[in-house]
Amino acid sequence: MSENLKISRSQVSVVLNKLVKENKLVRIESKPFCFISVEYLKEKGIPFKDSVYASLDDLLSNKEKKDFEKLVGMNHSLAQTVKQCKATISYPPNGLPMLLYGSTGTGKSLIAKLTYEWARNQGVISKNGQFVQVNCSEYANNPELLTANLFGHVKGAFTGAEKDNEGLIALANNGVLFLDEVHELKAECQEKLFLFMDQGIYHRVGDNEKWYKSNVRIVFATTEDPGKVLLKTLIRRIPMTIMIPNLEERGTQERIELLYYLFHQEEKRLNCQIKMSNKVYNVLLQSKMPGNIGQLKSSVQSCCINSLFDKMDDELVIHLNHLPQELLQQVYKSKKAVLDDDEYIFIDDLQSYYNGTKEIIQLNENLLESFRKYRDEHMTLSNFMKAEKNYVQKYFDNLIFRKKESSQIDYYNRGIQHIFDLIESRYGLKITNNETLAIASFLDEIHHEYHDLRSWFLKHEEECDDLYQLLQEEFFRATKVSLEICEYLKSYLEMDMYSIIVCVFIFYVYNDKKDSRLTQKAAVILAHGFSTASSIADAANRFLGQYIFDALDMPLYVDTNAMIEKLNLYLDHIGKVKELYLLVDMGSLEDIYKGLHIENANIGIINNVSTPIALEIGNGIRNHVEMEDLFKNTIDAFHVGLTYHLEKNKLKQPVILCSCASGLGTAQKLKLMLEQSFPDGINLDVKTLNYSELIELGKKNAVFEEYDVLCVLGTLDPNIEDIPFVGIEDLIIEDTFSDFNQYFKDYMDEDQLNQFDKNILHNFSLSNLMNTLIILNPIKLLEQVANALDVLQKYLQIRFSNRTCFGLYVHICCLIERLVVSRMGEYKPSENFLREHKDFVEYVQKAFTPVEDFYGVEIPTEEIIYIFNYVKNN
Ligand SMILES: Nc1ncnc2c1ncn2[C@@H]1O[C@H](COP(=O)(O)OP(=O)(O)OP(=O)(O)O)[C@@H](O)[C@H]1O
Repeated sequence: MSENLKISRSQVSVVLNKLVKENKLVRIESKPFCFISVEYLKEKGIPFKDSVYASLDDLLSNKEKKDFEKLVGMNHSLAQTVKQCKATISYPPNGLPMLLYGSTGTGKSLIAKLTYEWARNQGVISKNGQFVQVNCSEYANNPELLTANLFGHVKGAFTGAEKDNEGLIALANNGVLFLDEVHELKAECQEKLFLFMDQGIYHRVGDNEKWYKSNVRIVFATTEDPGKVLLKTLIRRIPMTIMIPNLEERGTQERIELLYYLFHQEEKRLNCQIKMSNKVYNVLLQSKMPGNIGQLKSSVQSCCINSLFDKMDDELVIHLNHLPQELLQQVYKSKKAVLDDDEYIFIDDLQSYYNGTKEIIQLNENLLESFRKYRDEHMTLSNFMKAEKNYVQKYFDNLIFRKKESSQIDYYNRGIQHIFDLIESRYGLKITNNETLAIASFLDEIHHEYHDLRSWFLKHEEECDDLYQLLQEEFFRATKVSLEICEYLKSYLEMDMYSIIVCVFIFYVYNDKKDSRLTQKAAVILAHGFSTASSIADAANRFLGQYIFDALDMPLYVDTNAMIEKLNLYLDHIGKVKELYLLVDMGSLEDIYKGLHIENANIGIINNVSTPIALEIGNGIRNHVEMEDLFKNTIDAFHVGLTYHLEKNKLKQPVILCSCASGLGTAQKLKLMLEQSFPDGINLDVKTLNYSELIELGKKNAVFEEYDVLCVLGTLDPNIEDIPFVGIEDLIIEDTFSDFNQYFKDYMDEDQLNQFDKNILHNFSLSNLMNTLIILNPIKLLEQVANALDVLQKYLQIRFSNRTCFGLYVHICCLIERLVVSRMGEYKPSENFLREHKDFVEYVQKAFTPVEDFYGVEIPTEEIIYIFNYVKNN
């Protein structure tokens, strides 16, 4: 609507809500809000009482919120509380006594009242049963009066008892008696209460003859630790103690919902719309409130009262100066800037804040979304991992950024410090203090959003499990570490670790750089004894500061076959590796090797493993020492009793695959050009493949079985899973050339890569010229032009990009041939250009003099202008 009217959303909101106040519209608060004209409802004969309804269904059934529906948090932080209250009050036959225990202002009285309303609405207690509330602290100095008020008294029982009084217990017959601040109940009164709780009978004060009966359900409440302040005999009679959480523990979203609820009450009461400055909103949202919801409520009311004096029209605008003193003081103490801002939040808009998808759910949604793309083959594994890692990293960064202060987070933080110390010593995985804080906040989010998280998980369980399965298969190490973290967290925090949470940790722990190196190499220690292998691996990983070794502990008396079986199981788990280092304590190395199910990998096995040997090998792995050298060095260093067995023949040879949609001929030319471009001493294999075959059979083509295909080079991307594609044009564009370069990093050093780059450019230009030049020898001409351009670059003191070089090579070579053939030279020199770019013209002429002399031509000024423009766009 705001778009159509070309006015802001908040202006529209003001007008619509004004019409609601004037009883011209009814507001439906489902998302998005909608407004229905009162006239229309009347015309259609739809009955309605209120001006605001939670949903259309509520309007049509004319439904008001009843009992627990009025409790903010009933489906979240208070879900368990509500469940316990319902079960206790309705426990057959007459309910059970219950004790609500929580700090001041947490909502104990409200919950007691709503429990009563619920029981009445459900028919658990009869319609005539009343809710009778007694605050015991009001009688702290006069316990006799409390006893008399509770149990009733007869006329003349004490001074001032001018007539009989039946007492509150009688009044609460068939209903609920709520005894607030029960720790103030004095011993004499308690005795009488015990008898009543046990047998349902009592005497009125002043009459010890007559017994009275009443059928009452009792709800107690206290702010003090029941174990410390209540008599054991009383505690024994209360089978259910229900903890009510502090405001701090209810999560941000619920606090926003409370703010909406409390302000909305004031809007109704004052019959006007309320908005508050962003600063006020933040103070109300973040300030410490020892008085909990009670304090939040009184703060909201104070704000409204204070701002009433400044009210100009139908709107109440709340600024920092309207806040109650104690909150303002917190703002000043925090030493942050306290200027108010002019961004406002309308109370109605708060709903979208707490109704919006919670961040942790959004994160999970994003993770599954990318997983689906990967599963439906719209994404490669590495891009999928990048995307997932990015989501998780952003989420955690955000948690650190929004760092909340809460005792719960402190508690988690302290606990997990210890867990991550353990993880560091086992896997060499370093987690910084900031990161543990983010993880603590993450656990806090899980705790607060537990109910939503749980229902989300149950809805997506199968997909989450599939995602987990994939990660377990592809990223064995990250999974192993994450599983261990989750195991510790589970036993420490008694939290359910759903598979999606394990996945979040896997993405968090997964380090593409470290893991890609590690996934290429696996190192495992296998030894007999309860934890011999684990101890050696732990010690070596710790000293090396990196997770290098896995460990397989074997029972003392098992033979080589059992060892092999366990190893194969492990190998199935770790997925593809290019090098496997096996450190064993005993057994025939030949036999072990023969039994292994592993293909396409170099395998090295060494015996008599000990911590120093593991350190030596681990250090070599870390520093990329070649496998054979590493084993030789280790034997040299340790001499005694060490032997090794090496199998190198199973490694696939690397190859570059040329395949062009334009035909095999182009692919063959490409192959030749590539081979000619390799610097001296580099003999990488280049193969060609028919494009249609490549598309049709994909990964099933024999070439993938036989070779390790580094990339496909061609004209059109055949989209082969996990195999990168490089387009021909990328070879001559400097930016993308570096992408191509990366596939050769393991085979060429930096100088060779630079040479390769130059050769590619030269050979591509040449191949283009071969097809274009008719008379001149392209090889010779290109060499001369390339030299001239080198000289020109020196004169100009700039370096041309590959693309500029390529363009100029081709253009100038063709120009020279044109000049040679036509020998026209009829160009008109441009005087202006000659004047303004005297230097440039001179440089070109000087650089190209050898070429001009050789072919007997003169490059015309117009062409120099062309070169000038070309270089200008370099
Ligand atoms: N979950 C909630 N949703 C809506 N309003 C709430 C909620 N919890 C508390 N309130 C409101 O906050 C105020 C304080 O709550 P209440 O008096 O029930 O707390 P209490 O724990 O009984 O406090 P005290 O121990 O000081 O008596 C009340 O006005 C109550 O209506």
